[in-house]
Amino acid sequence: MRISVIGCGYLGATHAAAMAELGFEVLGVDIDQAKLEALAQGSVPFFEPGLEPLLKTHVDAGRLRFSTSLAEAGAFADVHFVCVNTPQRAGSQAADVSYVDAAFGGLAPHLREGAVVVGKSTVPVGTAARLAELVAGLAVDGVDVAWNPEFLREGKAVTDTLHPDRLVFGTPSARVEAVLREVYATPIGAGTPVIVTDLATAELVKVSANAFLATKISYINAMAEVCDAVGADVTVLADAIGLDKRIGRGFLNAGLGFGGGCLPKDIRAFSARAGELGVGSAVALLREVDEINMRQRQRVVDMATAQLGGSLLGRRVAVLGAAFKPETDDVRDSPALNVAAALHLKGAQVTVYDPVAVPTARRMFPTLGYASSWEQAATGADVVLVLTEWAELTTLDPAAVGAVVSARNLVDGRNCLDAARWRAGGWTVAGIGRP
Ligand SMILES: NC(=O)c1ccc[n+]([C@@H]2O[C@H](COP(=O)([O-])OP(=O)(O)OC[C@H]3O[C@@H](n4cnc5c(N)ncnc54)[C@H](O)[C@@H]3O)[C@@H](O)[C@H]2O)c1
Ligand SMILES: O=c1ccn([C@@H]2O[C@H](COP(=O)(O)OP(=O)(O)O[C@H]3O[C@H](CO)[C@@H](O)[C@H](O)[C@H]3O)[C@@H](O)[C@H]2O)c(=O)[nH]1
Repeated sequence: MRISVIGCGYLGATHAAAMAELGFEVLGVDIDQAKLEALAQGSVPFFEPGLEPLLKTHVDAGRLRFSTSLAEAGAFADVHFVCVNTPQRAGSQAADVSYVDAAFGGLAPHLREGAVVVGKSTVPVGTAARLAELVAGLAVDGVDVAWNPEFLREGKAVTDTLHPDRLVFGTPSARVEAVLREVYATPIGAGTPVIVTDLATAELVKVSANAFLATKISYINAMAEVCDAVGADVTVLADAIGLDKRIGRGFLNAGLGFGGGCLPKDIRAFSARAGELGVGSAVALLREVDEINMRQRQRVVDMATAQLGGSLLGRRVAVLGAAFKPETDDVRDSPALNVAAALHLKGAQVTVYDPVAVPTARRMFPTLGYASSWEQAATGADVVLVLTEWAELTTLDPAAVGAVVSARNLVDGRNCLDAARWRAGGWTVAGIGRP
């Protein structure tokens, strides 16, 4: 069996390398020539731990190739995974599905009889059925569309792809289910549970899982706001409620909230789609989840402002962390950068440091200052904000940082530092939901 992967970004590049690792011959297709050139040389054009060695092994072995041609993909493969982007539509909460439409529509005329086109992108429910009709109108007979949503996390993409918690197959027939079982024979053999269902349920599993994760984060951030009102500690509260097996401790870290290329846009797209379906009120809570989340960013800006006596004009601010979470250089909807930009707009001289995300951050916010080390960013700072919990930042020595700053003001935007230790070092520390 030969496989093509259409769209070679964070998801697609990982999926292509993982499919080669599972033993298939793989062709990756993208419209971004520069990205393809890097991938074809075994180089990953973004930071994802463990991906580059995997990719390089299979590129060097000739099992994994890249192309810009959907015609080549159609002629080459039996199974095609579509991994193109579905960003938030400009000026709207809804998802932009134009890239998915272009990929399915462009591939369909080139498909061989018996081919299966498997959507992995996160889409509004109903998209797969619409695309199945589109493909049926453009392709030879005997071609099918399936949906196999992806649950990988950036920073853990390789492990999550090769060892997923579960596989979800939205399939129109037993034939397509058998094809997907053959593709994933290795993880299934290792015990990965498989849920076989219809297209709409498969699409919904993905968005409802992300909506649930987002809700958990906003719930704990709401509790953090209450903790702040009474001087209670949200981290202790999270540990205590998390010990209840029905609740679980995962995704209960209060702080700056969720960002990235998935949770924010996915809950908005889900709300928009539910509205179109006439069931908007069923997911009305997601609007509140979004609002609580965005409020945390403003709370952190307010904390830094308060530490400097109410005005940021001309003050020097060190922002440590730019990626939306550690172990990635992804800055899409990054809470850290959002805060940095807001402080800059209030007149502060902001210098940002991140262990890997400075180049991606600079592309998105070219007007901010950037540093190549935490020391450089913190030198002369009136306040230091730790906004992404990279190990390099959570293990900072309060005395070492104290030696270079102008004033010992600290905002711990991820509740990732030992506040008592920093206070003992003469620092004024503000955290989210912590006394
Ligand atoms: N990033 C993740 O962790 C993750 C995890 C699960 C699901 N998803 C979903 O997967 C999809 C892709 O996300 P991503 O983060 O990889 O996006 P991305 O922007 O990193 O990658 C998308 C790629 O698709 C390419 N592309 C666009 N149109 C194309 C076309 N017509 N033909 C060929 N290539 C095309 C782009 O050039 C880009 O390289 C989204 O729907 C996202 O919600 C992402
Ligand atoms: O307790 C927590 C856990 C996470 N976050 C934040 O939530 C965001 C998202 O984190 P995470 O879910 O780990 O990152 P993603 O790589 O965006 O992964 C999510 O989005 C992907 C794309 O849809 C899905 O495949 C994954 O299952 C889903 O976890 C980040 O900004 C984190 O800082 C918190 O604030 N508190």
